[in-house]
Amino acid sequence: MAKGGEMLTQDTQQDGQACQEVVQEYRSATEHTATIIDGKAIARQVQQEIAVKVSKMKESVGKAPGLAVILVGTRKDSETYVQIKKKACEEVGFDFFGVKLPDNTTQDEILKFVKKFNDNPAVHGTQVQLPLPKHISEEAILGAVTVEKDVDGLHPMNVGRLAMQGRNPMFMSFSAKGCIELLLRTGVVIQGKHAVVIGRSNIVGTPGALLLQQRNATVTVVHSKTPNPAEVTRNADIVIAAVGVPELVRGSWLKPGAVVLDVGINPVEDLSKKKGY
Ligand SMILES: NC(=O)C1=CN([C@@H]2O[C@H](COP(=O)(O)OP(=O)(O)OC[C@H]3O[C@@H](n4cnc5c(N)ncnc54)[C@H](OP(=O)(O)O)[C@@H]3O)[C@@H](O)[C@H]2O)C=CC1
Ligand SMILES: Nc1nc(=O)c2c([nH]1)NC[C@@H]1CN(c3ccc(C(=O)N[C@@H](CCC(=O)O)C(=O)O)cc3)C=[N+]21
Repeated sequence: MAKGGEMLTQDTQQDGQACQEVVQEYRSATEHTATIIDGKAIARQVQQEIAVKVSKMKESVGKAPGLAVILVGTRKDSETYVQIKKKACEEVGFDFFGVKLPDNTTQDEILKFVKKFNDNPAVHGTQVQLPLPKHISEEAILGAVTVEKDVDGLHPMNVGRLAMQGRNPMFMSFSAKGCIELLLRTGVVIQGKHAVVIGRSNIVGTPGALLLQQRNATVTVVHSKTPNPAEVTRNADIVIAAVGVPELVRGSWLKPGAVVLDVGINPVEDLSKKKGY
């Protein structure tokens, strides 16, 4: 984590660890104590809890939850993420339905698969892997996933419910929910704290900010047009960095004692690593 006396956050994902690290008790650029939270261990714990529930469900109703994932195109990172989801499903006992379509698939063709999964009672959640090829309307595709199967929480109805007081969404972004879970399972108090979320995407930043607000944090969202991101972030007790820019958040951006979650997955060249990044 610490390089040349500075704590970095956006590069903590270079090994591809999702929402993996929390750093606490940062004291100064030269002298500091940081507690790193083992996100992978927490993820394993959550998976074990889900596996127990799934096995009980199979015993009682003879069915398991089913996840469908639609992948369009050949992006390496997207293929990796779909593989990770497939493996995770196997590990917890979910049924997995994967569809892989070529880059030049038409929007109507993708919609047919979305509808097929909407109508399939063995599928309880459908994800359309993003980004989609340029000729496809993301809005049209995401809006076609029935709200009851919108496991990514990207349907406007679920986003709207998340944003409104007292309206429970059926699903919400798992990346944003994962951040809250990491904070809760680490014993971090959210209520009354000042949280800064860097990034405002539909998938992480915006739902992350809404969830922190729901848990009574005072939330500031920093984005690419924020003129003084370092100054704003320095006021934060909790920082969630969800930006596609490596090494954006520097040690000097952080208040001593701040809790930092890094959601970004941004490869940074490192020839000492086996993968080269
Ligand atoms: N671990 C996980 O589960 C997930 C990880 N990710 C990773 O998280 C990162 C962000 O992904 P995603 O949210 O989809 O990305 P987007 O590109 O959709 O959004 C990035 C956000 O960061 C903001 N931003 C960009 N540059 C700066 C800057 N210099 N200063 C402040 N804010 C900036 C953008 O601002 P503006 O709105 O003004 O353009 C935007 O809101 C990526 O590395 C991605 O790979 C993504 C999804 C899930
Ligand atoms: N419809 C849709 N929903 C998404 O949620 C979505 C998406 N599209 N498109 C892309 C982003 C990115 N994202 C990741 C989630 C987990 C890991 C993850 O678990 N990564 C592994 C390692 C990955 C690697 O080896 O590179 C880990 O942290 O252990 C990565 C990336 C979800 N996204």
